Amino acid sequence: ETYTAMLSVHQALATERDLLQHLHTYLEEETSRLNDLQRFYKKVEALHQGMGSTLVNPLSAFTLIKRLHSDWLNMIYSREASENIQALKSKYQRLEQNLPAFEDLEGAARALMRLQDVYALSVKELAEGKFQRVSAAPLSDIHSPRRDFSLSADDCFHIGKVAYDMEDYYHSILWLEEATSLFRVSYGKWNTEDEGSLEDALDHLAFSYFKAGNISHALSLSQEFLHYDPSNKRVARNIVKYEKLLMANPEASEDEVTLQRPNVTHLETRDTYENLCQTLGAQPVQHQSPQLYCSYETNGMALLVLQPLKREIIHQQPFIALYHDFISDTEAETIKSLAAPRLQRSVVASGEKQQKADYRISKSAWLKETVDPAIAVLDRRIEALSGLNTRPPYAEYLQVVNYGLGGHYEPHFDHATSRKSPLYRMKSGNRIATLMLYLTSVEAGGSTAFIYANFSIPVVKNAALFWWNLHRNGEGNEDTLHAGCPVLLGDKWVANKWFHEHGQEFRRPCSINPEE
Ligand SMILES: O=C(O)CCC(=O)C(=O)O
Ligand SMILES: [Fe+2]
Repeated sequence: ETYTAMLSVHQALATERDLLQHLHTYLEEETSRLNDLQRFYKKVEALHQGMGSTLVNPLSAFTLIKRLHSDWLNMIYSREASENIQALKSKYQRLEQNLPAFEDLEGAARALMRLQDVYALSVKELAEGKFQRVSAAPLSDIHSPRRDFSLSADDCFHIGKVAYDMEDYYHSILWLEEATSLFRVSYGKWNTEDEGSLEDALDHLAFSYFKAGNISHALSLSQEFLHYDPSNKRVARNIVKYEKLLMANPEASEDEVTLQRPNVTHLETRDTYENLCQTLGAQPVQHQSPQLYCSYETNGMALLVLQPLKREIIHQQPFIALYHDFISDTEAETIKSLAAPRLQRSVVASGEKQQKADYRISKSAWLKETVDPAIAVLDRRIEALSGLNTRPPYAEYLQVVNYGLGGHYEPHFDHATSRKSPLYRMKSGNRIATLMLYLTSVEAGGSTAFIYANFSIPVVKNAALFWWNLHRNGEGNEDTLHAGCPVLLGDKWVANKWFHEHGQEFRRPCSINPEE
């Protein structure tokens, strides 16, 4: 899978660099072949200048006969062209296993639709490479990338087609509208690499409108289609059908059908979640609370005396604190490079099993303490921060996560909410607390949002976020529902340390007070 981790996207770039190199070689070889053809052409052409008089020369007559007998044959039947293209094709085939599959294209297209939805981005602006909100007037830039990057008509067509094939006509309409208007501008200019055309876009767009209940749009787009391709019987039949429908129900042409975003059932908290993501971790401070402050902490630990923790209390109930500069740049790099070769598509608990899910788009790797001394050193520091036991099975190995294209983790609990959860396989109870390290910074998006606690934190490189998932009585704290917002721009890496209940009995004593 290419789209589920930025690291894999980087690897895809290397594959394309190889392809570029192969195409370059091919072009050089073909150019030299064409140059040779030119040379032959010019040579014979020059001989033809004043040929009538030179033919009396038997040498010249001989070469004419030789040319017509074999030189032309050799030129025209030269196998060089096919050898060149064959070499290019076999180099391509050797790379084929590294090429993204259709599910990658689909995943990448859905990532763009996700960014469009969560950050309320305008498709038109997005296609022009601008990240701008749809409704806020005047359009406010969420982010201006350093380099302009725009999408072609065919790019938009592909995205629309992915939505269309999923019967998601809300997105197919928006993207195919964009594709159609771009194709109209460039009509008549066909690129070999393109798959779609104005006709294809009109056809899919008309059907999308029909499915969305907008018959008059479906009709006018089909009429436009027929203008370009008058012999298409299927579209001609559709036109008759749409006309009949409109005749039977004339009001239908008046109705402006408002498009609804498809309902994703697991996102009951969608509005809050998206709002928290959109504010990019910068909510207006509602009240200056004296309980939220910054301090240096040593927790009475010798390890922290020379370098105390820089703690920022973000929230009191549930208690959530951000520890700035908890790791160094070098440590972050070490953790990433240890994880890189071990990354696998992230899974989520589903019943008694673990499986892939669209609501978590990332790859992750588990790093044991024994993998590298740096991990053991980090574990000691994590122990000093939390006062908790990090030895397995009282804590899980470090889980390193690299988000993919529009990578996210929709609202979830880190602790198990059912006794059947695979989290109990370690036989050390539920996940009592989480420590999450931000290993990179991102250019935009990717905040960590706490839905019920109603705040989000931007990605702060090298910082560690700590919170208790369980109350002291062992019950899950519902207010810890949280999410990793989609990454809008950048490469987000985090690492999770999950502590379990067992082994912490003396470090975090139980209480029967449900408030604690
Ligand atoms: O990436 C984030 O901001 C949140 C990650 C998270 O919640 C998790 O991995 O469990
Ligand atoms: Fe989480």
